[in-house]
Amino acid sequence: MTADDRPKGPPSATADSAFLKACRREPVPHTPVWFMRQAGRSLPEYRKLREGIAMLDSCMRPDLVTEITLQPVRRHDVDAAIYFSDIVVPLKAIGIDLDIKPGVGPVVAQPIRTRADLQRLRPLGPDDVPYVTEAIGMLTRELGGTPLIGFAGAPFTLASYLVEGGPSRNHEHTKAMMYGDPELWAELLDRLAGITASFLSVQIEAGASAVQLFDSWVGALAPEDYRQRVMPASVKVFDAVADYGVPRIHFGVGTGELLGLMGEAGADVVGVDWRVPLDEAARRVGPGRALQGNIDPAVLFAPHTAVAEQADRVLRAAEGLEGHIFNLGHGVLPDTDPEALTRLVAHVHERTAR
Ligand SMILES: Cc1c2[nH]c(c1CCC(=O)O)Cc1[nH]c(c(CCC(=O)O)c1C)Cc1[nH]c(c(CCC(=O)O)c1C)Cc1[nH]c(c(C)c1CCC(=O)O)C2
Repeated sequence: MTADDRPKGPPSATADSAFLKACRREPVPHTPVWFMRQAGRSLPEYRKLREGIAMLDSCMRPDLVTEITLQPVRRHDVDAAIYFSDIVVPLKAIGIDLDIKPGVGPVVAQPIRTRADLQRLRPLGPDDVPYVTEAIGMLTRELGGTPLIGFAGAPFTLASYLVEGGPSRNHEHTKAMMYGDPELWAELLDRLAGITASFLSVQIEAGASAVQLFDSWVGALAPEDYRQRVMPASVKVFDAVADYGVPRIHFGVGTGELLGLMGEAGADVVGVDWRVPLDEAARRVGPGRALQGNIDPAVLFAPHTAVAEQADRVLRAAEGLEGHIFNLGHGVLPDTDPEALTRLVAHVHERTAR
């Protein structure tokens, strides 16, 4: 078979998975479950593998990426894998001098603050990230029918790291640019949208069967500012990958007031943190989109009976939804007992088996 007659889209076992069905709002055999940050420090097998290897170095090694991505799938029986990487990997790939400091997060050597600084944000192509294509090829072979979710950071969240130079509570420099020099801000976001769109396209072309855009810190914005100053860039990202036909998930934290707009930006699935019950989130998002979420990650530190109770509360709120993917309201906290996650997956599968 030549490349041209190969069937388009994921193989049928993957296409028929509960996860992709829920994304498409089709009936499912059980509610699919995966966890943001399911790979990582909560797993002893991850900590062992990462010993002595810097985070960003591990992201550039297809053998490690493949093994780390598979670890939570083997252990927890989750319904999807998420590609092991980080939101700053495409920025590193185009030559931005940055590092991920343990216990801190991404730190940028020279923050982007002026028009001249923008020149450092050149477009990204597949040749900048050969390890992504290689790792995803290996992964899709290993995963069989389990779908692989690709991901990228959204323009606002990436801009925040670049402009602040690192993690920030108040996003002062970012907002100073957004309000003080709207033209420079718009150009920064537009460049980041191009980089993000290319990075997602590379992942989809290599075999990712869904993508998630993480706009983790966008909840810091009022709806009108989001609509005018950020949403156009996120729309550009979603539009750029629309023709692939893979589900597009859009997630942020503290986004209760933004959920409708985040759906409108072009998402097929809207991720919801734990602050808004899913039935209320569905009213805010409107029809035609699935929802993902939303148990509080800190609940996993309570005994299993309490975790199960909270999971049931999420499932009850999700009863009337067109499509529901069970997840946490944000990433797995590093000190979470992995056994609690395994039991939660089993509980949701059992409760929702149809
Ligand atoms: C904001 C953000 C980042 N990175 C990411 C986001 C968006 C998701 C979110 O809101 O949580 C995305 C991300 N980063 C990582 C993944 C792995 C895939 C998965 O979900 O399993 C994903 C999806 C690996 C990682 N990314 C990082 C780790 C920890 C580093 C390590 O294990 O040494 C992992 C496993 C580092 C990182 N990178 C970032 C932070 C805040 C940190 C944590 C710093 C720390 O507490 O040490 C930036």
